[in-house]
Amino acid sequence: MTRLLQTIEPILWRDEQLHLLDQRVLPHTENWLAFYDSDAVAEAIKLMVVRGAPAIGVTAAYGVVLAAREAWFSAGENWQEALIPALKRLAASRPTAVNLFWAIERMQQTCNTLSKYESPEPALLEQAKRIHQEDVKANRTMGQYGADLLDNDSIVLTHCNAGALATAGFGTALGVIRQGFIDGKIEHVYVDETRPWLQGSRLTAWELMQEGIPMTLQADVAAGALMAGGRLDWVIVGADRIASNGDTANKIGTYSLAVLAKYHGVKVMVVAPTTTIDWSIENGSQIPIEQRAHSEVSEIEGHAIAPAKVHVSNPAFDVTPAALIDAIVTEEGVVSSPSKEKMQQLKKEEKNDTNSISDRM
Ligand SMILES: CSC[C@H]1O[C@H](OP(=O)(O)O)[C@H](O)[C@@H]1O
Repeated sequence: MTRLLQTIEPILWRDEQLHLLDQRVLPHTENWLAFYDSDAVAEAIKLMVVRGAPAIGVTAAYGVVLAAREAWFSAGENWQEALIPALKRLAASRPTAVNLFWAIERMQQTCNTLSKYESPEPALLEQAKRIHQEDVKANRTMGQYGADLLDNDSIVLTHCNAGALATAGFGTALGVIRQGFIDGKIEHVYVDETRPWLQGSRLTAWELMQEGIPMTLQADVAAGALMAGGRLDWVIVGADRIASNGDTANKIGTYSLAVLAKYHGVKVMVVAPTTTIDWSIENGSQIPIEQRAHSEVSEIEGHAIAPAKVHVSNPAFDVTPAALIDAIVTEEGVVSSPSKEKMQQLKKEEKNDTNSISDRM
């Protein structure tokens, strides 16, 4: 049973470099890539070498460490000004996961406390490692909070990958499923393949099978029939950005699942650290939705499956209204039937800037 507590960690800082497990080639190849250049880290986030809102935030924090090293070597006491362009390039890597912007802003706040006459790297590395450790701690806390909501013999469905691979370890939605399994509450997990990037079939299936958690992989379009024909207790998913009223952006297809769940009396649980909440936006309509490459839909592993020059739409996320969510689980506690008023219980401190955090980058 201890195996379940030693989960995958896709992000490592070692030998003064950032090491990322390349999630583009999982599950058949486990390949680690080393990064000592912040622009290469920004590209790795954009290309989804690393993905998942919390993992993107932790990775960006280490990207700031590398950018500060570069700025100190190139500009000396002017490192803080020299750092800004690299921070903007990190912030431009992907638009939806607010953890990216939260992490960069927190690292910037650390920069503001540092002397211009000394290398910023040691202090910034300490802050990045703190962000890294805080994420794993939060995931284990949320895992227990979410597992406590499950009845015995629960049958659950998850979409995309909100596992150890989407975080610094243990996972958010999969953290609840892991802890639920440890607590003997999980009878079975259905895993959506999650087209077009296939995070479910390639990443979530890999994580759950490694730990012997009983699961079945299915096509995304099978979810409705599953709910209609069998017993399903919970849809459990992660999040990329949660508005202050509880509206939640998550992988495309989550909204469809929530509508089906409401129709079939299945409960919906969103699991995300409070760093995923964007207090600067009122509702989900203000969340920027990433549009990704058309080839992700029209090709599979580089092989065209659609006619040449076909017109494609490829939004990477959709927004689930708070009214369709039964519980938002965070490390600060659980909000049942979320609303603007109920979400306030999670607010740690007043946010000074009224502009959306991602607009400030
Ligand atoms: C724990 S957050 C995981 C979240 O991120 C995924 O998106 P992507 O794989 O494109 O980064 C998906 O929305 C997951 O729910």
